[in-house]
Amino acid sequence: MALPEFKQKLLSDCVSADALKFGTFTLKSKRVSPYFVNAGLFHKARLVRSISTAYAQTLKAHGDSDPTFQWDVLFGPAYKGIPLAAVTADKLADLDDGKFGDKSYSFNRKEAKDHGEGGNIVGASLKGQKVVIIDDVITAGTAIREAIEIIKKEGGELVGIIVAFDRQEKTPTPTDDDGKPGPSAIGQLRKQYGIPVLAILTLDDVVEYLRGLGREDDLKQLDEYRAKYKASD
Ligand SMILES: O=P(O)(O)OC[C@H]1O[C@H](OP(=O)(O)OP(=O)(O)O)[C@H](O)[C@@H]1O
Ligand SMILES: O=C(O)c1cc(=O)[nH]c(=O)[nH]1
Repeated sequence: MALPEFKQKLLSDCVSADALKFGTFTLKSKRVSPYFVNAGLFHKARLVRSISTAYAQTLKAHGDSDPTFQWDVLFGPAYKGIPLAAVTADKLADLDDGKFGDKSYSFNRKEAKDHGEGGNIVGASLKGQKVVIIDDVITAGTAIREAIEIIKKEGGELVGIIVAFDRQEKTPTPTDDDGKPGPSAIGQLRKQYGIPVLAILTLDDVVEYLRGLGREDDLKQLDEYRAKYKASD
């Protein structure tokens, strides 16, 4: 099935910016991957615009399809979540100021500040607020679970998660290269919290994109990786 044009464009922009790269990469979980999404390279203004538009439209579309999905604050975990939260809030207000103009964003400091205003949260307070986490990628779910703990500690209510990329792979464990599919971190989060976990792009999209370009070598590496670490959900 051909990819929708916006996904094709986003993928080709990410590849041109090296924000989606093929090679050999060690992940935070220590798993070795033949590709890597580096949101730190989403820095060119044009790419920032297309990424923030994609996040904003994905969030808006979910709210349009499920009116019970109500939220107050976009929370971007440090570091890479921070600019994503800010630019997506801006883009949402552009899309529909009436609906999103009073939404807020906030983020955590990785180290607590003990002078001036102090504290760990910058931006909107999370207390009593319905919070959506915005981040780049979930693999093992460690970073997201840390963010969930922060939200709980600050008195917020987690109502959703949005990421740029769903790697569609099983949660890393010490014996995870047995070739048997297992639950993904995203699937486990959906089940545990009963919340939507939205993703703009998935590994399936990347495979489709590479197929369109006839990049057989990269496809072979991705197939081997998937055979080892495929998610069951
Ligand atoms: O699901 P996980 O296995 O936790 O891995 C994915 C997370 O790891 C990376 O961030 P990192 O924690 O390195 O922080 P950074 O944003 O400061 O780069 C990445 O940006 C994801 O947020
Ligand atoms: O699992 C990770 O650490 C990870 C994967 C990925 O594709 N991009 C990233 O920034 N981190």
